Amino acid sequence: MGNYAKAIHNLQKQLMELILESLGLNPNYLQEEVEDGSQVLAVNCYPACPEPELTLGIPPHSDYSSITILLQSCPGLQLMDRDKNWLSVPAMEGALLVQLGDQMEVLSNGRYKSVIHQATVNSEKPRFSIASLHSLALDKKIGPAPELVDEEHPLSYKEFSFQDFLDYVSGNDFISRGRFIETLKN
Ligand SMILES: O=C(O)CCC(=O)C(=O)O
Ligand SMILES: [Fe+2]
Repeated sequence: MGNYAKAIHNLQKQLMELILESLGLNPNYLQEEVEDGSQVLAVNCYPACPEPELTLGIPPHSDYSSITILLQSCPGLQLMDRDKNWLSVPAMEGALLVQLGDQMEVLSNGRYKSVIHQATVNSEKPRFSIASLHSLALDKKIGPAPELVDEEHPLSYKEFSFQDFLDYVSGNDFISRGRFIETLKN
């Protein structure tokens, strides 16, 4: 698992450079913060369920991360499209899925959206997934890149840190309060 975490960390550095470049930013934007940022590896196990249509493995959410790199053992991950339909992501052996999270939506001033996703369960076999969530350091605040704010694209989000997100979800009623990113919109 240690080698996997390291390899994925290197991959996320390269992906972040490409994503930043695609936004017209310097690929080295926030380089140190990306290199020394936080990596949370979530290993999810969803037991087989006799009545899978009655439940979900993980309810709909978006990740707080900049990017999440995910490996799934069998189908189950679903993404919400613009029309709010759920799309199932096929499982391909060894394939890594890259999802953008809340930090990227904020950094890009809304050019890129944090993907809403959920995990279903099935009646045949347990499902495993490994989600590697990459974000800046715990206390590092991130706001829209100044280069991406202009008259046509006004500042659309308040800055936040990973710690701010943790404070938000530590309340018991956070599910009823909705997605954290909604609280950041101007
Ligand atoms: O199991 C999955 O496919 C999704 C896991 C997930 O969304 C998460 O750990 O944040
Ligand atoms: Fe997730």
